[in-house]
Amino acid sequence: MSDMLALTMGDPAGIGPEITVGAWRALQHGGPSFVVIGDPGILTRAGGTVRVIGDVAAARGVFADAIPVLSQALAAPVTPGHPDSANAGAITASIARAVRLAQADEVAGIVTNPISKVVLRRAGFPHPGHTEYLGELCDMPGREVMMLACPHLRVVPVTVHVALRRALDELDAAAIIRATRTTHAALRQDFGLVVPRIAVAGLNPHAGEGGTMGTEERDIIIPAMEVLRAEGMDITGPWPPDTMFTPAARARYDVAMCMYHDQGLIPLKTLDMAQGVNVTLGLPIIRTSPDHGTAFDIAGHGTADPSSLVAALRMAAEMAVHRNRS
Ligand SMILES: NC(=O)C1=CN([C@@H]2O[C@H](COP(=O)(O)OP(=O)(O)OC[C@H]3O[C@@H](n4cnc5c(N)ncnc54)[C@H](O)[C@@H]3O)[C@@H](O)[C@H]2O)C=CC1
Ligand SMILES: NCC(=O)COP(=O)(O)O
Repeated sequence: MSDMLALTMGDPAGIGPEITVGAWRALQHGGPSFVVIGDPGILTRAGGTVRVIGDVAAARGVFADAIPVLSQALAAPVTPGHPDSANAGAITASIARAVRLAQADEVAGIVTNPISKVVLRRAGFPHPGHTEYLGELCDMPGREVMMLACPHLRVVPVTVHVALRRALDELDAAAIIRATRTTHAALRQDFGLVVPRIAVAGLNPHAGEGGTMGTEERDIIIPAMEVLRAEGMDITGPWPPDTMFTPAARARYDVAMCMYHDQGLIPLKTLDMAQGVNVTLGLPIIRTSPDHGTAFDIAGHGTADPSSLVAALRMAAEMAVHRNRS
């Protein structure tokens, strides 16, 4: 089994190229090792020492001296900070190629550089983000689950890349049960937690305050929790969302199931954006990414922090070890 990781190019006009070079400098002597699927010229322009290789097997002998690259040609020239939808095909092809390498066990997992959802959408890409695209590439659309993790917190949004109004309509007991079952299994298989402690957030202020500030806790969340508890899970809540992320509260759980995207991602990114990692759970392959986006506002300035990408590479490697053991 390979321990090499595949790193996708992300949007080449974002900070992906420079954080890739920064991550390689941080890891070239200690690993984990990775092979980039992208345009070699963009990495060279970002200051990287690059070697184009023909297959993953060649990457091992290269990584200490240069960034190994499986070349993926771009359709249009790149100006940092100015994305071009003409490159959407190359960006998504890089993701699909990484997935195929993981499915063939040529790499232990994939790590994705940030993409811009709107840039891809303008080119007709039908998915809201990597998470949903990966579900489709792995032939299990709708079964993927997003988790963000940093050393102090893990959060799983039950509803993900949808408008807040639509998230409220989509939130039902089945969605909570599905996301929690996947999270529970993944924390055991990929993170080595034997009995994951799961905290469930309420939706409304004060978790509904006994039904006086909303009834979703009573009608949706508690019934879902009863099903999950009957399956043997260590599950508590629904907790008032405004106090469940304090240090004392966080010490009592391993993961917070959140009812919508920003309920979980705001506390996580505020606590530790540099070490935050985005993980897709429930897939047959391992996938992580930095928690941040393309950062077009600073692309090419040389100021982008590669820490989150380094953390994502390390987490993917650790997950692969756990998954092999289990
Ligand atoms: N996994 C992915 O592919 C993700 C993609 N995105 C996409 O990224 C695009 C931009 O999203 P934003 O909301 O602006 O978030 P963003 O994370 O790209 O940027 C937010 C702020 O943080 C700064 N920042 C981000 N990463 C940084 C780093 N490594 N070092 C230093 N500063 C950094 C940026 O300069 C900006 O001021 C959107 O199109 C969004 O869809 C956002 C999150 C994840
Ligand atoms: N806010 C998290 C995020 O946008 C992650 O998106 P993706 O990994 O699904 O592309």
